[in-house]
Amino acid sequence: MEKLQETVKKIQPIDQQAVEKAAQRLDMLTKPQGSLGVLEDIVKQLAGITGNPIPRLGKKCVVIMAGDHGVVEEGVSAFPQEVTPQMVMNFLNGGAAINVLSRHAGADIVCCDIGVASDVKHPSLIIKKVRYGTANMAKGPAMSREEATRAIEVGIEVAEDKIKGGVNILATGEMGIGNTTPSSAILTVFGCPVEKVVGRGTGIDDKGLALKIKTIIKAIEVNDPDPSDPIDVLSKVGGLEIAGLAGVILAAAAHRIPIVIDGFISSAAALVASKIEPRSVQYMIASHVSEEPGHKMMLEMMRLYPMLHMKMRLGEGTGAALAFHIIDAATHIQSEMATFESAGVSRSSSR
Ligand SMILES: O=C(O)c1ccc[n+]([C@@H]2O[C@H](COP(=O)([O-])O)[C@@H](O)[C@H]2O)c1
Ligand SMILES: Cc1cc2nc[nH]c2cc1C
Repeated sequence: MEKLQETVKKIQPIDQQAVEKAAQRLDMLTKPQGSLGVLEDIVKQLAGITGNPIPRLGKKCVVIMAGDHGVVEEGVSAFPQEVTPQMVMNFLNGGAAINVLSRHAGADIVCCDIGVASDVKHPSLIIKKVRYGTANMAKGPAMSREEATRAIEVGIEVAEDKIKGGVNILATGEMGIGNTTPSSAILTVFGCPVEKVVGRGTGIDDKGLALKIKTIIKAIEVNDPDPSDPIDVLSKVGGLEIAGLAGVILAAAAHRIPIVIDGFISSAAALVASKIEPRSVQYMIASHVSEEPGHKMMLEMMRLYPMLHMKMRLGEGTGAALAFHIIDAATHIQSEMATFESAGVSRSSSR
């Protein structure tokens, strides 16, 4: 709990003076003012986060948190639980979509077992298991308050380790069969109607979708989570990897590092982080909008605007890895474009 409190206390608003300086420079570059749209927004946000009006990206890293979910016994996923450890091995062996997209973006990956229901062994795996999967939230709390807090702190530790190693932009990624169910439950508790929130995840059929909605309603009834207490919500209807990612996000904000938020599950973690400390949102960059119907509402709740519409619904950090290219491009605009003065281009009409 101490580590979490310390981290939250460190989160300050972004530097508005640096935002202003970045905006002034953007307006001097050879383009009509504001014409690079979101690229300009990204430059200003990065300037505010880093305090540098001409921000540059250095080392990038995707943190993948992996955990399992007791609620899968209700039949809420199209895939069996064994896929979680199998995909973790795939990440570690370099063959998953996130490996390909991270390599292409020049980003590192770390994978942390924060709650896989079985033991996974690999020299590159960070093992910080809080428990072997959550309990079935349709029958009682997914985990205890202490476990949820510990899982957030695991995320903080993993992120801080990477930051100490020189990483200066982080992205969230996750793996956990069943995790669209707790993510949907979290969004429902924070105020969105359940039938608008719940989607097909890995691809359940109509019968599965109806069962998933019923299971989420039951989990909320059984646990009665308190929406004014984000850790209560996380422990009762959340997940270990979701808690871990909330910790990664809070740590990034505390260390003034931009954090790229991937899809639906990562955004559920971001929503929890935003409820723990609203200032953390200033450090978040939303990569894409997922096919999960609740994702758009989730991002709107945080006033985050996804830059990519790619019909993606994979998770792992794949959308965030793609977004790295655009964020990189934005920084090059600010550092490499000529100004009206240096290029001898007329600024405005003489009329
Ligand atoms: O990030 C997303 O937007 C997303 C949307 C749907 C599914 N997923 C991935 O699929 C798994 C969860 O789906 P499910 O159907 O088992 O709840 C989990 O491993 C996620 O990484 C991810
Ligand atoms: C194969 C597979 C890969 C995934 N990656 C993230 N979630 C996933 C779910 C499945 C089923």
